[in-house]
Amino acid sequence: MLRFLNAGESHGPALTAIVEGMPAGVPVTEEYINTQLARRQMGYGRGGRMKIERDQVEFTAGVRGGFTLGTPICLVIRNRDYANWEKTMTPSPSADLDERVVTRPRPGHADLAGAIKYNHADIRNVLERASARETATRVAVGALGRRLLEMFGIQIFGHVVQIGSVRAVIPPSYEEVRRLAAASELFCADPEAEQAMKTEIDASKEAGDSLGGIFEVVVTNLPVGLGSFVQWDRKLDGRLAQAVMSIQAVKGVEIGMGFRAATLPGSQVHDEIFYGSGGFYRCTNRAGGLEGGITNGEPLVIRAAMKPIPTLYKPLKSVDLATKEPFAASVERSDTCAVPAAAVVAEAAVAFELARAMIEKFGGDSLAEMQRNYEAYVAYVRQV
Ligand SMILES: Cc1cc2nc3c(=O)[nH]c(=O)nc-3n(C[C@H](O)[C@H](O)[C@H](O)COP(=O)(O)O)c2cc1C
Ligand SMILES: C=C(O[C@@H]1CC(C(=O)O)=C[C@@H](OP(=O)(O)O)[C@H]1O)C(=O)O
Repeated sequence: MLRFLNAGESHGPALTAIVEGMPAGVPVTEEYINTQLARRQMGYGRGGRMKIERDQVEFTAGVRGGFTLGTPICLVIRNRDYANWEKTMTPSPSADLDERVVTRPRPGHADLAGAIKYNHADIRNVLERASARETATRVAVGALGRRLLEMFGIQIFGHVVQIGSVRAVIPPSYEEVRRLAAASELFCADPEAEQAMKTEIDASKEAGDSLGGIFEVVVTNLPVGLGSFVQWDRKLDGRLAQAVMSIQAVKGVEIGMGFRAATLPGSQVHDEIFYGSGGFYRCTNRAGGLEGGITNGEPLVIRAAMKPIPTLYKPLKSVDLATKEPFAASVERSDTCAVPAAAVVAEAAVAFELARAMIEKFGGDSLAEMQRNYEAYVAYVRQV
């Protein structure tokens, strides 16, 4: 089974991930992963931290000569900002609570609930790990999944649909969406909306506020039959929703038509089935490529809502953990909007989950074995 764990504090020395269950023989380089890491660092509206970091991965196990070995893969990404935080991150064990200790919980972050749960007097012990800095490793791990999917012609891309009140008009062809989003600073396929989004981000920053939005991930060329209806935890829609919902600040996930399906009659929601020389086909994809927790051969379409960033320059009311006095928070730095970055993280999360589903379906300790199984299955599907 493909799985991963990651570790690392936002301002610690490094982030680490261990991936197990990747077949042997998948061609992958650090450069390939670095391209994805760089995409996560792009986007308009991010704060000072992204000017410091230049995320680069280092393989310390599991990859040799440009190919996976079938053994656990260890990935390391160093935090450049650690140099500025070393003192804060390595306090003397005997130190009393001093001014470097964080006691002011931010509404909307893990600060208060995390400090209570883990019995921490210093909120830094919570925020370091709750931070979305961790998503750098998720993108690295997801890039391994993406590479495996590429070996089967499966393509994955994300794009920003909405930021704050500005909604993009999305072109009908996925190829066009992909092309326009790739050329956009905000990964948005509507150049006019992109301008308005930037203006809204600027205004939000000016006002000391923050913005959320909606992004979409699309996956094309998936085979029919990934996931299963037979058990709740094997349903691919549920697994993908968990993967995307676990991204910091994501508050809603939809597949295909999503919430809108609840407002329409069945005749306007379900995708009718046809049969031609190429086999079974649909003329619509309102289901977003999944029926009964199984891929149905149509493009997978998954959308998520991200709430606005919790750390605000405009102070929100909160209460000091130590003194119980109310205060209005002051902030040194924060992102104003991170929806484009979250879209890249979601691509990675979806890629990893789909790579898991592919390995489950086609098995194999090596890519060659997996490809043989895949070809045999595709031949079977063709003659159904
Ligand atoms: C790419 C990305 C960047 C983020 N940047 C910030 C940030 O600069 N400041 C902040 O307070 N929250 C930021 N967040 C959101 C918090 O990490 C998130 O709201 C927090 O961990 C609480 O989790 P929850 O919102 O899922 O409840 C970011 C999230 C993502 C995905
Ligand atoms: C470091 C990243 O995102 C961080 C996520 C984050 C948060 O609270 O989630 C807070 C900010 O960190 P800092 O407090 O160091 O400025 C973001 O920059 C990253 O995406 O690599």
